Amino acid sequence: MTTRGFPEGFAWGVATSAYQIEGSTAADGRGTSIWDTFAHTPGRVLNGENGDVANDHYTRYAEDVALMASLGVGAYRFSLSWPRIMPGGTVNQGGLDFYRRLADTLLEAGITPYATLYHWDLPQELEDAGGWPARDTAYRFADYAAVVREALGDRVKHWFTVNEPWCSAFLGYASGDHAPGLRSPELAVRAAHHLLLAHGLAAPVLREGDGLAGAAPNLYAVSPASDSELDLDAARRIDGLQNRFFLDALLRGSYPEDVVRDLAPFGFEDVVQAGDMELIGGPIDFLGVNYYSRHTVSAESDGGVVATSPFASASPWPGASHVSFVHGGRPVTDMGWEVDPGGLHEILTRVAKEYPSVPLYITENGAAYVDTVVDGEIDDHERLSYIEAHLAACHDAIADGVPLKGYFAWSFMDNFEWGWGYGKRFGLVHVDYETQKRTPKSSARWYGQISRQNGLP
Ligand SMILES: OC[C@@H]1[C@@H](O)[C@H](O)[C@@H](O)c2nc(CNc3ccccc3)cn21
Repeated sequence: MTTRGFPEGFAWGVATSAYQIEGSTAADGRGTSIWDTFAHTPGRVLNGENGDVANDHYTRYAEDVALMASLGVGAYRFSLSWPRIMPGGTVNQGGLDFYRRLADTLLEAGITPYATLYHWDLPQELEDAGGWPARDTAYRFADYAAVVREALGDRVKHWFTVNEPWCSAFLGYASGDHAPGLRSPELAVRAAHHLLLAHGLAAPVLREGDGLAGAAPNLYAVSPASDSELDLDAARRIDGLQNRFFLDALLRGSYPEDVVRDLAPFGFEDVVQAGDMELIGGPIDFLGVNYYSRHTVSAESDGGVVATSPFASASPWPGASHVSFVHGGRPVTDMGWEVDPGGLHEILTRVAKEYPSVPLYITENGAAYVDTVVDGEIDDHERLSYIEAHLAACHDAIADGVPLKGYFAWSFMDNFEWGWGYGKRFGLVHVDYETQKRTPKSSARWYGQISRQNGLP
């Protein structure tokens, strides 16, 4: 029974990424990624865990697609492993064949594939040549996009260029909590621009013919801890670095002046070349929004810092010193992230109101909670409630005029949670890593029903 229906054709999906689920990191010609290197470096991932096996999805993909279909979801957002497709810069048909098989299996099951080209697993040889701080990497990404479009464009029509450029740039090159684990704000600001340039170069390639493309930034609602001038400015700086830097570039083709000013001490102005912003702000068919929580920001420098990994180290916020993240008094997930569905409504209506009109997808939303298996069942009522509340926020946003076209729950199944390893579980489906047994949690069955009825009770 649906009392809160969603628009006809709304895409109900689940999401994953290559390094987090595939395993088989040396199979069929796959090359090394920066996450293979990072995860095998002692002290980088909790308990020394890595993605060598992960969910063994590379061999179990047909079983996983069948499970997706049995649940009733209609769309699947996954990522392509660049080092599987172009190891050492050469096209690897063995890697492409896997994604051809995956896409064919999805289509046969009535599930629409949405492919992300970059979800953090840069080929190691490109990192060795300078990584995202090096402008050339953006051009190598455009070459990769042309290979992918040629090989998979007959099967995949919906593309996301880059997942969360903020994370790749600032966690990878400023805080060092993510691969490649560097701690240089100067490198981070260069990486941020080149990840967006990569998007700008690749999007026209992916949009050729009947291709549809966008990017998938992670956006947060941001509030000052108080109405003091210092807290208001701290919130401005974090909102600028986290949200406006990416939204302005992608949707207006320019960077916000205040953020450019804040980043000037790190050499940011030297990075942007003539023509870059026209490419970055070029036409897209939709924008993905990854939303999880709200930041409540204080100017005091001794407040709590949002833990981006168990080894949170240097700040991922160049230009935002003396800023702390404080809890706003809301319930938190197992990641310590505040549960705030109102923040999702806030972000969606803000993007719809303040930026040129573009269709939106929630490309990631979900929650980690500690799951308990009782007689083979997992009653993950907290995760179900989190998703229900955020879907209600989506429904309200649509009623307020937001052109929201779909929602992808993060994640289809438990997986490798980056610096946290396998201990943080976001899946609608439980994975026993000893046996690789998949068990739908109560949230999976509930979400599949919502998908089939295209609405909330
Ligand atoms: O952490 C859950 C997921 C993660 O598994 C996805 O691969 C990634 O796209 C993703 N992004 C966020 C939001 N941003 C974030 C902040 C700090 C650390 C990691 C991610 C959450 N998630």
